Amino acid sequence: MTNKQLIRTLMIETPSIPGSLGKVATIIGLAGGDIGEIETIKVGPNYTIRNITVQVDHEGQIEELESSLFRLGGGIRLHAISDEVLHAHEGGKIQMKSKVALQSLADLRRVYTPGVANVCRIIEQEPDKAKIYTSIGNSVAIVTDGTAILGLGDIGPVAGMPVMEGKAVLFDQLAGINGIPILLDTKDPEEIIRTVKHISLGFSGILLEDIGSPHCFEIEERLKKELQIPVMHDDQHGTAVVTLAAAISACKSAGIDLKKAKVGQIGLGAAGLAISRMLMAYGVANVFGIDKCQDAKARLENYGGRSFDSIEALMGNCDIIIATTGVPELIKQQWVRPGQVILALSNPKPEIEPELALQAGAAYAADGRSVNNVLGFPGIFRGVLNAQARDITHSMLVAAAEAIAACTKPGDLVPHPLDLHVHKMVTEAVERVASLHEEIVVTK
Ligand SMILES: NC(=O)c1ccc[n+]([C@@H]2O[C@H](COP(=O)([O-])OP(=O)(O)OC[C@H]3O[C@@H](n4cnc5c(N)ncnc54)[C@H](O)[C@@H]3O)[C@@H](O)[C@H]2O)c1
Ligand SMILES: O=C(O)C[C@H](O)C(=O)O
Ligand SMILES: [Mg+2]
Repeated sequence: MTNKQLIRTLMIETPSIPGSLGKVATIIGLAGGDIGEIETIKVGPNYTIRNITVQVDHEGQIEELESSLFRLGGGIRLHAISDEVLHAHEGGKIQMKSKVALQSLADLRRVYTPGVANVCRIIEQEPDKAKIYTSIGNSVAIVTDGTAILGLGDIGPVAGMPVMEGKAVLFDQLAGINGIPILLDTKDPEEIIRTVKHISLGFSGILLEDIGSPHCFEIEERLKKELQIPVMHDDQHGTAVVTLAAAISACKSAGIDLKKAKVGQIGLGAAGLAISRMLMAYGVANVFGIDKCQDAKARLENYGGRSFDSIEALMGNCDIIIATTGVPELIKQQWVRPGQVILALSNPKPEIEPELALQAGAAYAADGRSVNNVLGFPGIFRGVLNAQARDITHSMLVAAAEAIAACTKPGDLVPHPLDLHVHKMVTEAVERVASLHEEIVVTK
């Protein structure tokens, strides 16, 4: 079984004869498709029309389905095939909308000239009031240079916009934050830093997204130092938080002490290095890593990890394997050690399908769709915005990871990404640490 990425909706008519829908399901299964949602569109006198969502690996399977359904006959008819994913992206996924009514001249004068001038003066005299009288206090810039869009590589910021809009949707729906995509037409770290600093006035936080390594390290480090608002590179720390949570849960279920476990990290780029650093800072004594690039291995060694030269040897040595290379099917089934925990986190396709890892004897396995930074970044930013914190600290990230682990059902690695309770728990955990930190700063 592979990671089915193509999603199509088939509009199918079946006669009102028991077993008709079953025949359709069998045809879909024989073509290697997975059935998702089934929606009834119309119930006629002697027929039903349904939209059936099907996930497949490639277009050829859809063509096969089309001809098999045609051959089936007996009143079963395929009316249409649509690409719901593309459809959902038409016109973009986000929009800027006004919160106030604009129906009368009084409205116009209140929200715009001349009323607005007094608000400007207030903010001029007390800049902090911008948090009260503008949307700045609830807005986070989602900044990319397009150099590491998912595992698709350097496809440019415009091609990466659907991902940035996706992050904005998650910010909005999971944490009530305005996430504004900012696409940068430069890969030069100095220019990126300068540009982000110049646009930072309109935001209360900066989420760096899909900026490749190694330039992402300097960019984040410098922006954290030079800006007075929270900055976080999602692919580094959002991912590290959720991975730590998954590792905590896996060890709890398997009865292993995480701190004594041997962890093998495959791919030491933005995500991989941050995951390794997070685990070491959490107290995991044995973190090993591999990367095709020598500099990446040297960076791990600088932080106290040890590097390997072969993935097979690394996997033979470790209890927990985490992969963030962007390379699908990199991990062979025969390398999986019985009882191992395998987190193959690359998107859109993992290094090994969880089903294959489990078949090969892994005790727990997950991919980047479930162990995903969506569980971390919305609540982390909600927490720091609520606390008006100026920074996102390591203790806040650990608190976020522990909150995610605490919300995970026994036997699972992470909670459901759309469980709003989890995002609330992450928010509260981060806010708690942020206010503790504020108290320390005040009493110093
Ligand atoms: N699940 C999640 O939440 C999540 C979060 C962040 C990143 N990711 C995924 O992780 C992957 C990497 O993202 P990133 O931002 O770290 O990118 P990156 O480009 O910074 O890092 C990738 C690293 O993998 C190394 N690599 C590539 N091929 C390799 C191979 N065959 N053997 C060993 N090392 C190899 C590269 O040298 C590089 O250091 C992407 O697919 C991304 O989708 C997932
Ligand atoms: O975008 C995601 O789904 C997670 C992560 O940020 C990634 O780059 O893969
Ligand atoms: Mg990303």
